[in-house]
Amino acid sequence: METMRAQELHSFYGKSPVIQGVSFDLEPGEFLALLGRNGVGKTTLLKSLMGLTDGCTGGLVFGESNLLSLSTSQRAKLGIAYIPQGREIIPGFTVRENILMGTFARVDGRREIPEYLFEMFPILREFIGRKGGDLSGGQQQQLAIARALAMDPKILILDEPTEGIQPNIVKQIEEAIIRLNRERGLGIILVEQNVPFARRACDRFMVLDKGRVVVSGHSKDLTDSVVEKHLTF
Ligand SMILES: Nc1ncnc2c1ncn2[C@@H]1O[C@H](COP(=O)(O)OP(=O)(O)OP(=O)(O)O)[C@@H](O)[C@H]1O
Repeated sequence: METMRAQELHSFYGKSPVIQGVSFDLEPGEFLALLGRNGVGKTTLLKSLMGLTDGCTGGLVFGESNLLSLSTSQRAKLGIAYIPQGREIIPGFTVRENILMGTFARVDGRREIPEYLFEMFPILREFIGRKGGDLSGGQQQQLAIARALAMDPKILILDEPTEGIQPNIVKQIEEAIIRLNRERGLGIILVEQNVPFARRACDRFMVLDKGRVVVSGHSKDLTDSVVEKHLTF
């Protein structure tokens, strides 16, 4: 099992450095929550891990692999799955086709859908033949998570997975993320606005401000005063 290690990571759109020297370790099976006010660079940091910004300097390794020298799809094949904000499923593909797309990043060539995905999100079994675009927002997010899991990743990177989703599905998605971490041993990097959920779910957290880490620690260190100082508006 591999550790992901970022060292003094800088990341750019054009010439502007949005991420300005971020370092962290994600041990195998660890849950890291990434917090911060709007516009501080959380999404940009996640994109940097996948090679989706204009450029990145510093160090970023996963086990023995230097991620900065690899393309996005090569990173995915190492077992790093990314679920962007806004759940980009393919609306004209069925639920089955959307999930199967995830299997194309599998290195073992298997193209079947793991059964546990349907146990986690039973609605996807029920709607297996429906077009992704006909699902509700929350169901589409479940589909996006299922598609990422179909590649059998080691790390799941999620960008505000419950934003704008109906409350009854939020709970299911939160529980699924916790179970993936605790029962299936997936490493998780989660951008989250919901502090109580982050506290409950994460092993460690980092708060970003203007592209830098301003506080980090274990979940118990995510105190009300940290929230007050760095996360309230
Ligand atoms: N594609 C882009 N090109 C240029 N600048 C960008 C791009 N995307 C984001 N930025 C800028 O980078 C900074 C960080 O944005 P980012 O989306 O990473 O923040 P965030 O913390 O994820 O915010 P939010 O919580 O609003 O999603 C902002 O100043 C934003 O304007």
